[in-house]
This record gives sequence, C-alpha cells and structure tokens, in this order.
Amino acid sequence: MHTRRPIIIANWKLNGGIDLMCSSVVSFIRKHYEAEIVVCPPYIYIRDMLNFLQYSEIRIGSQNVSKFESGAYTGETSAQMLKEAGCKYCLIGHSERRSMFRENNASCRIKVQRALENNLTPVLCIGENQEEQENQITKDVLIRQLTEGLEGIDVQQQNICIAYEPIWAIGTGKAATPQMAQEIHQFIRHELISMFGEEAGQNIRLLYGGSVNKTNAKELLNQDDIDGLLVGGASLDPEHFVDICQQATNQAEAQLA
Ligand SMILES: O=C[C@H](O)COP(=O)(O)O
Repeated sequence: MHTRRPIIIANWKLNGGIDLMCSSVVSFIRKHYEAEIVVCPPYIYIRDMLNFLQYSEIRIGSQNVSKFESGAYTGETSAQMLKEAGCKYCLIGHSERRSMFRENNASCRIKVQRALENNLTPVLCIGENQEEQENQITKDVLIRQLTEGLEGIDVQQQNICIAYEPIWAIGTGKAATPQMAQEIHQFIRHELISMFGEEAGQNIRLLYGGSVNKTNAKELLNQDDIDGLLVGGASLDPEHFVDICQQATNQAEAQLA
C-alpha cells in the first residue's frame, strides 16, 4: 500500500481576476484538507493569494517558470523569484505552452532543473494529442516526454509530480475513463521506476488532468496510480473546486484510517 498524499491542483490559466480571487479565498479558508491543495493563478495574483491564504492550508503554484535565471529576458519570471514570492509548485510544459509557446521536452528539462534548484516542486505535464491517440502511439509520446524532459535530473522521492493530460480531454468535456486513465498512469509509473528506481518511482505523485469535475473526480481518484487531479475549467467555480478538494480529502482520510 502506497502512502502518496492525494493532491489537487487548480490551474486558472488566463482566467479570473480580483473577483475570482476573492470568492476563492472565501471558499477555501477555515477548512481542513487532508489532501494537498494547490492553486495556480496568473502570476499577477500570486502574492495577493499568498497573503490572503497565509493562515490556510492552501499552497500556491505558478503556471510556468523561466528557463533563464536572470538577464535580458523581457516578460520572464525566474524560479528563484517564484520561490521568494512563496510558491511551492510550478507547472511545467502544459500542453498549451507546448503548442502555443513553442515549449518542448528540452526546454521543459531545463525548467524542471531550475525549479528543483530553487526548492520548487515541478509538475511536469505530459500527454498525447488526438491524432497520436488515434495512431496508437500514446505510449511512445509519453516515453519521449519523460525521458527527454527528465534526462539527467536527480529525481528523489516526492520532489517532482507528473501530470498526465491527454490533450483531447482538455476543455472538451470528454475526460478519459478512469480505467483508461489508470492504464496510462500505471504505464507512466513503470517508466518512472525503470528510470529512477523502485522507491522514487513508487513515491512520485501522478495527476490526471482533462475535463475533471465533481462528478468524475471520485472515481478517478480511486484508481491505484492516480494520486491527484489537475483541474482547469472546474477550478474557476470555487464551490465546485472545493467539492473536488473535499472528495480528495475523504480519500486521504480513508488511506490514513
Ligand atoms: O491544467 C488543466 C488542464 O488543462 C485541464 O483543463 P480542463 O479541466 O478545463 O479540461
């Protein structure tokens, strides 16, 4: 029986504003979560969220991080800055960044390294697109994303998370079935074990993302190799998101019992 603590991450993407920040804070505070809860708002709201949530159990993450450390890189934010601001996590290589901002496995690997050097937990996002799924090359795509994205990285227990997000499931309302997601997560875990050894591979938390909502969350979380969820659209409704967090908390409590 593993002891991986369930984790739920909200990715607001380029959504929300002061209203969402305030209503989320009101929904989150004064609640105990046995699961780990992380919110990734746009950069501009990170400090305010941290201030509002400083006495809560909610952690803050970023949606991206620069591969550069400092210098003439207009518009970039470094891992050190994110750490200083109070972030604990950062998403890396989300499919939207890969497809629209030319990120690739090589840049993801540098970003993972930068995050680890600054004690941020990277959440490396991987996943196949619809065409790749139809051509039945999902596992080849994932192997490449993992090996190239983590090559030479000193992966230890729980200092990194992997989010599997099939691109065809993102924002479409067509989530992978729990059985389908479990099969892929089990495959990812085996790959991680072969790359980093049994102990590290068993301890790395794997998240599923893609049209997660309060109706499918429980069954997804019940799968052996799904340790958490990366939630996009449903995280923009604070009550809906808190419902998902509560389901993960119930599961964490059941694990402890
Ligand atoms: O980062 C979150 C994912 O892209 C999933 O988004 P979604 O829940 O809106 O499908």
